[in-house]
Amino acid sequence: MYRAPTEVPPLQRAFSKEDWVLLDAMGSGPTPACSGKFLTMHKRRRKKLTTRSLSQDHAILDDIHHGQVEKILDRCGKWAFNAFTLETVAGGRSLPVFCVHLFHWYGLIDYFQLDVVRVWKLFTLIEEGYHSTNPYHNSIHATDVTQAMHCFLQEAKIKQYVTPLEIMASLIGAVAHDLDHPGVNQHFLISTSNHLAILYQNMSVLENHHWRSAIGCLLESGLAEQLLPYRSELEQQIRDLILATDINRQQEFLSKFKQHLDEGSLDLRRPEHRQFIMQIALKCADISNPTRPWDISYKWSIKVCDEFFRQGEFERKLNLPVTSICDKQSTSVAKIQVGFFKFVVTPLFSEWHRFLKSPLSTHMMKILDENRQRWEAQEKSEQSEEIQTELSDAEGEISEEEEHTKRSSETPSIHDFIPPPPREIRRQSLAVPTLESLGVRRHSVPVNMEQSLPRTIYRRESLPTGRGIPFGRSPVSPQTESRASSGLREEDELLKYGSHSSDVSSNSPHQSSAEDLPERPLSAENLLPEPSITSMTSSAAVSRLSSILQGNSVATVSKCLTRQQTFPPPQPYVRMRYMSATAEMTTCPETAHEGDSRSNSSRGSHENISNSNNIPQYTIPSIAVLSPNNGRPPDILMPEAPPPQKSSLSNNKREPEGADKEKVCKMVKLSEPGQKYEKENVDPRRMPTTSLTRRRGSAPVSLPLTKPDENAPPAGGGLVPPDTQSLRRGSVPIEIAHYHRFDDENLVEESVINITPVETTRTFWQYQRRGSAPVELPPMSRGGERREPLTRHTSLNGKTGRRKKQLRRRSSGGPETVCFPESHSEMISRLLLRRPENPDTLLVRRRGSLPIEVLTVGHSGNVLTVTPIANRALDITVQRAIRTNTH
Ligand SMILES: Nc1ncnc2c1ncn2[C@@H]1O[C@@H]2COP(=O)(O)O[C@H]2[C@H]1O
Ligand SMILES: [Zn+2]
Repeated sequence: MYRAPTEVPPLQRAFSKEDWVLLDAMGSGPTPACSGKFLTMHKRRRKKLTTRSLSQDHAILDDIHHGQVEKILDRCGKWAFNAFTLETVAGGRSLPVFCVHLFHWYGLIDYFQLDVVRVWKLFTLIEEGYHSTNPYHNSIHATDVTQAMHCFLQEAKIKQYVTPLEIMASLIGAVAHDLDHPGVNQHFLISTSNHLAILYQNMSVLENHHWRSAIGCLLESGLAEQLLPYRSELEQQIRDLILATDINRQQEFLSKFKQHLDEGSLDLRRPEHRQFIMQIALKCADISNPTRPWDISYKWSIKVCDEFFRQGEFERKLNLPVTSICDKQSTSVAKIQVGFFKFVVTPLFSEWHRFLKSPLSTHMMKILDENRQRWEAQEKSEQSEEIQTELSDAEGEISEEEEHTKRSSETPSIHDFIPPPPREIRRQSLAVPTLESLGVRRHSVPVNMEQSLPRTIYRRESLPTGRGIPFGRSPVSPQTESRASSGLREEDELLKYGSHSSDVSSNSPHQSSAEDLPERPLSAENLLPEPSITSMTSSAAVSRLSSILQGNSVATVSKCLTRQQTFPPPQPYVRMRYMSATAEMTTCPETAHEGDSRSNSSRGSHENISNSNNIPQYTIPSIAVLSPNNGRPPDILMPEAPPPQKSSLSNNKREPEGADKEKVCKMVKLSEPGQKYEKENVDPRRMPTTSLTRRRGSAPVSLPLTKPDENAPPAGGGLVPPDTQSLRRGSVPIEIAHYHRFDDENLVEESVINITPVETTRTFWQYQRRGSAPVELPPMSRGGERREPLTRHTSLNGKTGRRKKQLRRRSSGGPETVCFPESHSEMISRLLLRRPENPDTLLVRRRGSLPIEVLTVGHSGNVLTVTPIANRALDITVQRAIRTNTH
C-alpha cells in the first residue's frame, strides 16, 4: 500500500472561518439543514432546467456539503485524489475551493500577506475561464493537474529546495495551464487558420494563450498588485511553466532531462535547475491521469477521447482531413490509450521516476503498468472482434480505400501524439511578421506540417459591415507593420496582422464588406462548441491575411477564416474587468514564445527550456486602474521576506485553529465605497459613452476600430470612441450586437442595439457565447441541407459505420434560468429555476459555468445586477429574503 513519502502536515482546518464566510456569501454557506437531496450545484448545472419549490427544498441555495469537502481536502496530498468527487461535493467549484485551500495550506496567504478575497477572485476567474463544455479541458482537469503538482511539491527531493514564490508560481501555473482551452488542439487551430495560430506563428499557440490569460487573471483579481515586488519573477515563472506543457515540445524536454540524469548534473540549489524540474513536474502532472487509480484514470481517458472525437467531427464537417486519433470511425479509446501510454506517458514518467526514486514515483509506475495492461487487453479483444467481423464480412478484394482505412485503424504511432521534430526549428520573435515572411512561408510551421495544411479558409459570419478591405490592398502597411514600442496584446497584434492600414479603412468608401463576399459557407466558429478565445477583428482582414498565408490569389479566395470569442467571462461586469486587465497587457512587449525575444533564430531550442536566469524581456505594465505601477518595473525584484512570525511556510504548518477568528471578514471590503472592485457592480448602460462597454468585444481596448489614427488613445489606457459601438461583437452579451440571420436565401447582418444577452442568445444560436453554455453544432448548413463530409471513412468491411461504441457528448445541459417574478416586492422574495414559458419575459439568465447563486442579469429596467464576487452581501440578502419568504 502506498504511503505518502512526507507526511502532510495535519490540517487543522481546511478553511478558515473567514473562508466559510466567503463561501457563504457566495451562496454556499454551511448547511446544517441540508437534506443532501440536491447534493451539488454541479449536478444542477448539468441537468436540464427544473423548477424546484423552495417550500420543499429549503436549502436550495446552500447545499454544498462542507463536511465532505473538508474530508476530501484533508486527503488532498494523496495520489488517489479524485478531482471529480471534489467537483461534485464542492458544487462544481473544485478549482477555487481546492486552490484557496492550498494557498492556506502552504501558508502563501500569510507569507505574501495576500488578501484572501483577491485570492478567491483569482481562482474564481480562472475557473470561469475554463470551458465546462469541454469534455476534458475543463476546470476539473485544472484541479486534477494542480493536485498532482501539489503531490510533486511534497516530494522530498523538491520540497527542501523550493521557495514560496516557486510554490505559488507552480500552483498558479498548474491551475491555469489550459486556461480558455477551446477543446481542439493546435493542429486544428492551424488548420483552420485560427487567428491565434497566426498570432503565435503556429508555435505553442494554445500555451501562449493560456499563460497570457493567466496573467490577465492575476491582474484582474488584484493579486498582481499585491504581489508587486515579486510580480516580474512570478509572471516569468508562470509563463515558463505553462509554455513547457506544449506536448509538441515533449522530446525537447525529455532529452534534456535524460541528459541531466545521465550526467547527474541537476543541482536543485540552482534556481534554473529548480525551474527546469518544476517544468518537468508540471508536464508530468499534465499527463498524470494514466498513473491514477484505474477508476479515475479510465474516466479521464474517456473524456480526453471524447474531446478528440469531437474535434474529429468538426474536422469532418469542415472537410478537413480528420486527425487520426480524432477519428472515432477508425480508432478506439483503447487504441489511443495504448499509444499514449507507450509513446508519451511511459517515457516521461520513467525518467521522472529515475529522478524522484520515491514511494510516490514507484506507486505511479506500478499503476501505470496496471492500467496499460488493462488497455492492452481491451485493445486486443477489440482487435479479435474486428477480425471476426471482417472475416465474416469479407467479400472479394480489399479496395484501396479499405486498405487505407486499415492502416489508419492500427494503433497510433508516436507521431499521432507528438509531431515529428521539424527539420528546422525556428523560433521567431513575437514581432509582427513582415510582409515578406507572411508571403513566403509560415516560419514556425514545420516543413512537413505545412504541406498538409489545408488550403480552405473558412469565412467568418460576423463580419462587420463597412469594415472590409479591398482584396487588392496590402494587408499590412509599412506603418502598421512596425511594432508599437508599447507592445501588443493578442488582439492588437491581430489587428495589425489581419487588418488594413488606417488610410485604407478611413478613406476608401468602396471597401468590400460582408455582403460583397460571394460565399458564406460553414465556419469553424459555428462548429466549435465554445466560441471562445479572443476575437478576430474583421473577416475581410482575415480573408486577406489568409489569402497571403495560403498563397491564394485574391480572386480565388471565396472563403475566409472566421471566428472566435473571448476568454473573459461574458458578464458585462467581469468583461469590463477583464478588459481593463488585458488593457494592461496591451502595453506588454512580451514574447509569444518562450525565449523568443531573447534568442535569435539560430539559437537552439534547448537554451529556452529553462531560462529563469534571464531577466524577462516582457513586462506587463499597468494602467492606472489596476496597478499603481504604471508600467514601471518594480523597484526591487525580491524584497525582504515578510516578518518571520507571519511565515507559516517554513514548517509547512497552517495557523492554529482559531487564529483567524478575530479577523474581520474581508467581504466587507467589497462593499466599501471607493474600492476598485466595486466597479463590478456597474451597470454597463450607465457607463459613460466612452466606457469600455462600448468597446467591441474583439478589439483591443487601446485601439479604435475605425482606424488607428494619431488621435487614438494611448495603448493600455485608451477607450474606444462611441462611434465604434456599431462594431460591437454579438458574442459579448452587452448592449449592442451584430448578428446574422437567414433571410430566405441570404445571410443578413444586422445590428441590434440595447438587446440583452438573453435576447441575443435566445434568438440567434450563433451568438450564444456563455462561458459554458453548450452550443450545439449547427444542425444544418446554409440552405437547410446537411453537409456530407468529403472525408468519409470506410471500415475494412466496407461499412461506413463501425461497431465501436461512440462516446456520447456530455452536455452541461445549457444555462439554467433564474427568474425573479415581477410581483415580488422590494428585493427578491422567491427564486424559480425554470425555463420561462415566454422567453420574452426572461430577465435573468444564469451562466452555465457559474454556480447557481451567480446570476447574469439582463439590464432591463428594475433588474438587479448580481455578481459572483462583488455582490456577496447582496447574495446573502437575497438568500435571507428567500429563506424568510419560504419559511
Ligand atoms: N489519457 C490520455 N489519452 C490520450 N491523450 C491524452 C491523455 N491525457 C492527456 N492527453 C493528451 O496530452 C495532452 C497534454 O496536454 P493538454 O492537457 O493540453 O492535452 C492533453 C491531451 O491532448
Ligand atoms: Zn492540460
